[in-house]
Amino acid sequence: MAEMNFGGVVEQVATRNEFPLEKAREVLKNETIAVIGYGVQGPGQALNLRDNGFNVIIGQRKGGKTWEKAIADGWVPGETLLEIEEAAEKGTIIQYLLSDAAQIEVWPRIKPYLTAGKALYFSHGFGITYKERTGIIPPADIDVILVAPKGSGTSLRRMFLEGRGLNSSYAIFQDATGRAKERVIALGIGVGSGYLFETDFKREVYSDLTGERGTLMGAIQGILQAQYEVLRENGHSPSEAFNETVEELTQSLMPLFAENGMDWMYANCSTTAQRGALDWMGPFHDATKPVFEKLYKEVACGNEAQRSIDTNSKPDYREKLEEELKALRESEMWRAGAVVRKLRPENN
Ligand SMILES: NC(=O)C1=CN([C@@H]2O[C@H](COP(=O)(O)OP(=O)(O)OC[C@H]3O[C@@H](n4cnc5c(N)ncnc54)[C@H](O)[C@@H]3O)[C@@H](O)[C@H]2O)C=CC1
Ligand SMILES: CC(=O)[C@](C)(O)C(=O)O
Ligand SMILES: [Mg+2]
Ligand SMILES: [Mg+2]
Repeated sequence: MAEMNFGGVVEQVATRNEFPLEKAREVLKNETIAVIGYGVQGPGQALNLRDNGFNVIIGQRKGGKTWEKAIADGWVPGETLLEIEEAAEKGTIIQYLLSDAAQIEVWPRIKPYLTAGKALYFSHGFGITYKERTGIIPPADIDVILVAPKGSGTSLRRMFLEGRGLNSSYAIFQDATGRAKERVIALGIGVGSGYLFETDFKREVYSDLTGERGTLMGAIQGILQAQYEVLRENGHSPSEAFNETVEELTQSLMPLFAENGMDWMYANCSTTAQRGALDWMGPFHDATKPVFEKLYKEVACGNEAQRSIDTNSKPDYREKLEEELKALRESEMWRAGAVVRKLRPENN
């Protein structure tokens, strides 16, 4: 563990320096890692583990698109690609990477295979933290651990292939074997994490649900849409509104503050822009903070989890989601965006 000072607060971080890949392989050399679910995190984590030399099998319901995708990725039916129950039986570590709603439904079929000494691994604190709602209550004689990559499974795989790592949180809910810590860090390194930040299941899920509903996904669309609409209502063309709202942000300014912080991005803009940004960040902060406060409360009381469980357990949830994504895709802002994206040199 390395001690690192984050803006004045000292935290413990696991790194590949004290826990290199060879050590992770040694720790897990007698384990069979069963990755249950092959949606977004499943492929990212399973392929990285396999390329890193671990013993991995996939548990996925037969038929359908994801089963075919697993075959295309080189998993062999009957050998490394199995039905969910069969994989859970063979695995000594069960990586439970079904969607959070599906984890609830499949739980009774997984539980019988969680025999003494095995490890149950999550990439989200959801199932355990909201156990009154999910019914996911693991037996006492297994390890229950978490590695939550802080990004999409798609990025986890891409960054691994680029020789980089995505940062992850890790947590231990239950240590029955005395090996939970070395198991969780070894798995975190194995799935392609760059650095591993210690947390617990509750803090992971509260921060994750807040982040994705907030600045990472919900708030960003809301605020971009609001500015786009105001520009359009005042006679600006779609291309002008899109360029000034989204394209410049993602192509020019976001990479600058990703690289070196907000002050540095500001310093690379005009003094006119800096004056305006410094004056207007306060009003935007004050207008949105109450929304974030309300959001956090909804997460902490379980309402957000319940909404997600209720909607995502419906048989037609995929079709309904697709309709809502289609509405976003077909909004004027994102239709304008599709045309603007085509103009990038890599796309024409
Ligand atoms: N999507 C992501 O990149 C991230 C996901 N997570 C967490 O990782 C876990 C997995 O999430 P995703 O990869 O997004 O899952 P997903 O929504 O892509 O679904 C994963 C798998 O669940 C299977 N599935 C769905 N319903 C089923 C059912 N009723 N019976 C059997 N199988 C079923 C699907 O076939 C698919 O293979 C979740 O806990 C999620 O919160 C954490 C970080 C990022
Ligand atoms: C990609 C990620 O970490 C999210 C946004 O929390 C999720 O997909 O649940
Ligand atoms: Mg997340
Ligand atoms: Mg999430």
